[in-house]
Amino acid sequence: MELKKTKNAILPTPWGDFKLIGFEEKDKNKNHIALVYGNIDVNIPILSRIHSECVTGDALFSLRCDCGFQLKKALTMIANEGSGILIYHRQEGRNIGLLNKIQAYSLQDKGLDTVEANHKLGFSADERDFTSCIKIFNMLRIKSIKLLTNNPFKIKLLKKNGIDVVQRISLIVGKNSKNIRYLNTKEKKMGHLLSVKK
Ligand SMILES: Nc1nc2c(ncn2[C@@H]2O[C@H](COP(=O)(O)OP(=O)(O)OP(=O)(O)O)[C@@H](O)[C@H]2O)c(=O)[nH]1
Ligand SMILES: [Zn+2]
Repeated sequence: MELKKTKNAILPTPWGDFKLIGFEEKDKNKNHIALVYGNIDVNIPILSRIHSECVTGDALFSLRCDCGFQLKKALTMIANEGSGILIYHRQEGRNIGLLNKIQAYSLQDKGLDTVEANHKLGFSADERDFTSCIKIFNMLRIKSIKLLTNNPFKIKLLKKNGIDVVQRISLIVGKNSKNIRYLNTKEKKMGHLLSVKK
């Protein structure tokens, strides 16, 4: 997969000014964004987050998931750290796309859980491919990271692909009555570490 980097631009946020870098997957007509804060010293582990696109949670204030809360918290933590990176990984709905995610939500409204709904639509529970994220780390010469995540699969995958995850930092935030079932399913069926604080 060929990944092309754009020029940098400044993204001012309530937490400070991030450097915005776009990446284009030429063959798939897909793009991703990296938000970089401060000066990255590649000789020390970088506070990092891979955040998968969730238009409903990140932009539309949905309480069905924890994404919007995690996004805010991650940007806050990175700014407080003084440096770090958030990769905004544009694989909406665990890569089934927004319209399929709405279908999956509709099935969940009828009683299926998030995994069963994906299966019913003919998808696996998680269709994401993190190759572009690994390439982004490589292109920015980031080899060693502290990863903000509750998903042990991400750590395994990054390690397998040469990124040294020296620490997992949990990102448990945004639990509410509307997403409790979803979070329980992520824990029970998808192996997310949601009961243990760091
Ligand atoms: N297909 C589908 N995707 C969902 C659903 N709810 C949230 N998502 C997507 O799930 C992705 C986020 O994945 P999560 O499981 O929250 O978290 P993760 O990235 O695996 O792990 P963390 O690093 O801990 O956040 C985003 O792309 C969301 O759009 C759902 O019910 N069905
Ligand atoms: Zn979400």
